[in-house]
Amino acid sequence: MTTIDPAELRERSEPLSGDDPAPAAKPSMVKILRSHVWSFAAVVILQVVGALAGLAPLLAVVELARTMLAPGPVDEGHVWNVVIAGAAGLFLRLLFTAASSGIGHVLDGKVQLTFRRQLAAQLGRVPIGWFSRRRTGELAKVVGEDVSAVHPFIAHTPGELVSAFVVPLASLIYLFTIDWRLTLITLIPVFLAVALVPLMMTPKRLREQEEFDTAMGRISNSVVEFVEGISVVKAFGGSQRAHRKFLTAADGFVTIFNRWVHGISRIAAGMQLALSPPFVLLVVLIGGTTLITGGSLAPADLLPFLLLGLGLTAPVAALGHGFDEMQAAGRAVGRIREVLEVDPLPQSPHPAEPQGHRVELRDVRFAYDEDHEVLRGIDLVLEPGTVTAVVGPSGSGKSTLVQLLPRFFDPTHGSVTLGGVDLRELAGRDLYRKVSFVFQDVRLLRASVAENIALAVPQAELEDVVRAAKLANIHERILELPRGYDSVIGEDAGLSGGEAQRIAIARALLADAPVLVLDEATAFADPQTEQAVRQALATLGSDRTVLVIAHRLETIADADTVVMLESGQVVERGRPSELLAADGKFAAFWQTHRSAVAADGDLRGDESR
Ligand SMILES: Nc1ncnc2c1ncn2[C@@H]1O[C@H](COP(=O)(O)OP(=O)(O)OP(=O)(O)O)[C@@H](O)[C@H]1O
Repeated sequence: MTTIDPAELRERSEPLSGDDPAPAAKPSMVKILRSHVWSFAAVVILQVVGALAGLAPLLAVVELARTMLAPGPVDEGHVWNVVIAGAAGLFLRLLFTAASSGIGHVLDGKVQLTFRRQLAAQLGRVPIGWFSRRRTGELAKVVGEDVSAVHPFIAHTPGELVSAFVVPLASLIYLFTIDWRLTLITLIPVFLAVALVPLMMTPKRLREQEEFDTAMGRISNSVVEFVEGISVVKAFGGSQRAHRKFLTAADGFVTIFNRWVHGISRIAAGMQLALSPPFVLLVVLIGGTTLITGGSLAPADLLPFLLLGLGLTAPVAALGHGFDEMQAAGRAVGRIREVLEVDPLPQSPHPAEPQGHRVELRDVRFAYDEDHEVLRGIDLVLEPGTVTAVVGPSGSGKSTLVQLLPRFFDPTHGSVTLGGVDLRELAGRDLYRKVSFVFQDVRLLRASVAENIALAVPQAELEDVVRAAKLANIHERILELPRGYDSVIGEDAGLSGGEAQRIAIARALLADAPVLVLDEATAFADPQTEQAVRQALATLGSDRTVLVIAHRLETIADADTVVMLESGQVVERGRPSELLAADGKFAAFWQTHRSAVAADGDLRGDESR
C-alpha cells in the first residue's frame, strides 16, 4: 500500500481530466532562461560591476600610499577624495552584489517554480502506467533535490565565474600600466598552476579517476543492495554473506581511493601551494625587491602588486569550484528534462460522449519497448451485465491488458472503445467516471478513511460511505481505528495490504462506475478480502461491465466468460463449463490451478495445526 498526499494527487490528476488538451511543453534550461533573459543578464552584470567596484578600495590604498610616501607636503584634499572614492567603491560593491543576489534569488525562485509547475503538469499528463516503472523516491528527487540544484547555476555561479575573470583582467591591465616586468613576475604562480593541469590528465590519472568512479558506484550499489535486501537476508540467514559483500566493496574502495589520492594529491598540493597567498606574496616581494634595489621601480609601486596580485589567482580557483557546481546543475537539469520529455497521453480536443458501456478491444497490440510485444492482437468484447475473467500463466499479459481500460497506457496498435467511443476520444474526467479499478498496488491518500472511500464522489453522505465499506467487508475494521471513519491513513491508521484493498473495493463500489476492472489479489488473499471481492462482484455484476483478473477458482467458475491468455494472445475463450468440457488449454490450467490451491490449503491446514 502506498499513501500519497491529496494535493499531489490534485496536481497529478487535473491535467488528466482531459480539459487541458494542450501538449506538454518540452522546456530546457535555455528556454526557461530566455524568458527571463533580462533578469539573468542583470544578475551577471550587477555582479561584475560590483566586483569591479570592489577594486576601488584596493586602488585607494595604493593611491594613499603613493601620496603619503611622495616627497613634500601631503595634499589633504586629495587624501580625502581618495578615501571617499575608496569608501564609495566599497559601498557600490555591497549595493551591486546585494542587488545581483536579490534579483538572482527572485529569478531562481521563478525558475524553480516554473520547473516544478511544468513537472507537476507533466506528471499529470504522462500515462499512469509510466509511474509503475519509476520509484517514488526517484521522482521525489527530481521534483525536490534536482530542481533545487539549479540554485547556484542561476543565483551565483555565472556571475561569480564572469567576475572571477573580469576582475583579474582589469587588475592585470592596471598592473601592466605600472610595470610590465613585475606584472609577468606576479603571474608566475598562475603559470605554475596551469602547467600542472596536464599532469592531472595523463592516461594513468584518467584511469585512476575512472577506477575511483567505478568503485564509488560499486560501494553505493552494495549499500543499496544490503539495505534493500536486509529483511530477506536476515530471514534466510544470509546476513554474513551480504555483510561480507558490502565489506569487500568497502575494502576495495579504500585500496582504490588510496591509489587515487596518492596520485592526485601531490599534483593538487603543488597547485594549492602555487596559488596560496604566502607563495604569491613571496614571488611578488622577491621580484619587486630586486627591481627596487636595481633602481627601476619606485617602492610605492610595489604596493598594487602586493594587493592585487593575490586576486590574480582567483580564476583558477573559481574554475574548479564553479564548473563543479555547473556540472552538478547540468546533470540535475538533464534528469528534469528526461521527465519533461516523456510523451504525454494524448487528450482529444473534441471529446465524444459514449453510448452505453460496452467495451470492445479490436486487434489490440501493446509493447513496453520496441523489441518485446506483450499483447499480440487481442479482440475482445465485454458486454454490460457480464463478468469476464482473464486467466493465464504469469507474464502472459493479464495486468497489461486490464490496465488498458483505465488508460494506464494506450495500445500501440488497434483500439479500445467504450460505448462505441475510442478511449482516446473520451474526456479524462468522463473516463474515470465510467471506469473504476481495483488493482493490487493500492494507492491510498493521506486523508481520512471516509475521504479515501469517497474519492470519486466527494459529496457522498457518510451513510453511503458506510454502506460501501460494509459491502467491502471493511466496516468493522474501520470502527476499530482510533477515530473510526475520520482516522487519517498513514497518520493514525496503518492498514494491511488486504485491508487497503478492501478500502479500494469500497471506493469502487461507491464510485458506482458502469465499468469495473479488478485485479483479484493473490498477495493479500485473506478470507475477508476474498469475501469482499465476491460481494463486490455480486453487487456490481447485475448491469456492470466487469473485467477481472481471476485467481480464485470460484471467481473463474462464476464468470460469464473466461478468456485464457498465453504470451499476449487469447488462446481460448467461452463459458467456464464449456471450456472445461472442451478439455483444452483452459482445462489443463484449471487442473493445475486446482491442485495448487488444494496443496496451498493443505499447507495452511498444517500451519494452523
Ligand atoms: N512496466 C513494465 N515495463 C516493461 N515491461 C513490463 C512492464 N510491466 C510488465 N512488463 C512485462 O510484460 C509482460 C506481461 O506482464 P504482465 O504483468 O501484463 O503479465 P501478467 O500475466 O499480469 O503476469 P502476473 O500474473 O505475473 O502478474 C511480462 O513479460 C512483463 O515482464
